[in-house]
Amino acid sequence: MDVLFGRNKKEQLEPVRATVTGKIPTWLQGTLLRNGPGMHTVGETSYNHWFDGLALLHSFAIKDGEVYYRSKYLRSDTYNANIEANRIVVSEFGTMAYPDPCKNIFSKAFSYLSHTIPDFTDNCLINIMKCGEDFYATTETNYIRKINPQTLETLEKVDYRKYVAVNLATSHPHYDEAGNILNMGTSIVDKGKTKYVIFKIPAAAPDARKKGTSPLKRTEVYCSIPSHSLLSPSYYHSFGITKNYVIFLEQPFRLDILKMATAYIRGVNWASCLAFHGEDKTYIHIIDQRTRKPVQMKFYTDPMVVFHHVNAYEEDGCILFDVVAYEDNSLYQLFYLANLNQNFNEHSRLTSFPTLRRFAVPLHVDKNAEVGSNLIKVASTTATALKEKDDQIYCQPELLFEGLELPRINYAHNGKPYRYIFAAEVEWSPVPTKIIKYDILTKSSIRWGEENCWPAEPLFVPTPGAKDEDDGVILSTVISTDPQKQPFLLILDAKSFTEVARAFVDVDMHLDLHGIFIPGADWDARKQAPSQKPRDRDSDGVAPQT
Ligand SMILES: CC1=C(/C=C/C(C)=C/C=C/C(C)=C/C=O)C(C)(C)CCC1
Ligand SMILES: [Fe+2]
Repeated sequence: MDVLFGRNKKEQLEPVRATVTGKIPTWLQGTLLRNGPGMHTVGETSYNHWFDGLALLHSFAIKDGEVYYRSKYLRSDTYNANIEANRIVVSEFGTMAYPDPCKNIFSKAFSYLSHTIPDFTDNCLINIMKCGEDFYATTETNYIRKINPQTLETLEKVDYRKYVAVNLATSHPHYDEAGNILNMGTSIVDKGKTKYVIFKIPAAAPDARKKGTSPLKRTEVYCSIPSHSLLSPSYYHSFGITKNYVIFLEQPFRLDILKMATAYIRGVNWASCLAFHGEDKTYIHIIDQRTRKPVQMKFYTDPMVVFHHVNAYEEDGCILFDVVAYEDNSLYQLFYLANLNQNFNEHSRLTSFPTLRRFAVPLHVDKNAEVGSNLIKVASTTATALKEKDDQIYCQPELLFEGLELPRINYAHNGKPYRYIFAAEVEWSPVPTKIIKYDILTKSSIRWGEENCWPAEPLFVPTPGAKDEDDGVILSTVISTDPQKQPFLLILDAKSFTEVARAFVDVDMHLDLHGIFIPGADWDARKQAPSQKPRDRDSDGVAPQT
C-alpha cells in the first residue's frame, strides 16, 4: 500500500499527452484540477499522517478529444522550508516538527509561548477554490495559496486573517450562481470569545479589472455563532446551504485549545488535541441568510462526526439536509501512515462506518404542538424532529445508505431539490474501490469498479444545455496497485455509469483528495510553458463545477 500512500510521488512538470481509449465528447473542454498529498518523506524525516503530505497539484487539460496531464508540488513556504532544510521543519496535522530556532520561517512561527494559537502551515493540500478569476489551493488553516491553474505554479500566500478574523477555515466553500463564495471558519479566543464565522467573498469587485484588486478585500462577515465552549470549539470539515439558510453542525468532535497551546512544548501533534466526546450532543445551527442571524429554535441530534455535507434544500416548511456521518472520529485515526502501510487490510478496517443520513429540521414550530410530537410532515422522509419540554427539538435522521464517502452532486442543484449523489464506495477500509451513483428517490445505486483500481472522488460535469440532473459525465482519476497498469482519467456517462473514455498517462500519479473542473476551451495545454502568466480571460461569472 506504500504505492498508494507513503511513497513520494514525482512531479510531471511538462504536460504529457495521454493515450485515449473510447471517445471523449467534443463538448467536454476544460481542465480538471485536483489536489492531494504527494510527499511524505523529506530527507531522513517522515510524516506520520497521510493528511500531512506536501500538496501535489495535478491537472488534466481536455481539448478536442485530447488530454494533457501535468503535476507540480505546491511551492508553499512549508515546502520550501522543508526542502531547504532537507527535513520536515513545519508541523502538520499529525506531525509536530522542531525547526532550527535560528531560522524564522513564518512571521510568528516560534513564539508558541506568547501566542495561544501558533502559526499554522500553508501546505494547502485539500482542495481548490475559485475566487473571482483566481484559483487557490486550500487547507483548513488560515492560509490559502494562489495558484496558476494552467501551469500549476504557486503564487501569493494569502492569510485569511487579513480579511476576516479566523484561525481555521474550511476547504469546502459554497458558491452561488454568480460565483460568490460562502465559507466558514473558527475564530479562537479572540477578544475573549471563540466563535464560528460565516463569511462571504464576492466573485469579483466592481473594480476587479484594475490590477491587483482581489475579491478577498471585499470579504464580509455574514454571521458569527458563539461556540458552546470558549476553549474547545468543534472541528468541522464542511457545512451545508439551502437557498435561504446555512446549516452548521457543532459536533462533539472538538479541538482543545489549551492542549494546542502547549502541544509544541509537550512534543505532541495537532491531531492529539482533537477529541470526540461521545457523551455530548451535536447542535444543529440554522442561519437565515436573509436576516444573517441564527433561527431562534434550538435543534440537536445524537453525537456523531461529519466530514462531508452532501446537499441541503427546503421543502414544505422544512430544511432537509444530507450528510455522511460516523459514530466517532476513528476515520482520522486510520490515516496514520503506520496503519496504512503495513498489513493494510488488518489495520485499516473502519471501526465506524460512513453512513448517508438525511435530517429534517422544521422552520416553523407551532407553539401549541405537544411535547413528544413529530414536527416533520414531509412525506418524502422518515426523519423526525421531536418537540421536547424545554423548547429544544431533537432530530433523528433517516438512514439512506451505508458505505460511501467523498460525495459530489450536480452543483447546479446545490441548495436545491436533487436526486443523485456521486461518491466513492467504501467497504470497511478508508480508501474507495468503486464509484457509486446513489438515487435518493428510488434508493437504488449503480457503480463502476475494476480490479486493483482505486478511483478518486468523482466529479460531475453537465452536458451543455443539460435537462436532466444526470445529463453529463463523471470524471475520476484512477490509480492502480497493479504495476503493469498505468493511471488514468476515467470518463463515465453519468446516467448509465458506462465508460465513455479513459485517458492513460505514464506518470507517478498520487491518490488525491478534492478538486474542480474549470470549463473552457481557451487554454492550450500543450503550448503553455510552465513559467508563463495566465492569459486574461473574460469574466463570465460562471461558477466552477465544484
Ligand atoms: C494543520 C492543522 C489542521 C489540519 C487539518 C487537516 C489537514 C485536515 C484534513 C482533513 C481531510 C483531508 C479530511 C478529509 O475528509 C487542523 C486540525 C485544522 C488545526 C491544526 C493545524
Ligand atoms: Fe473533504
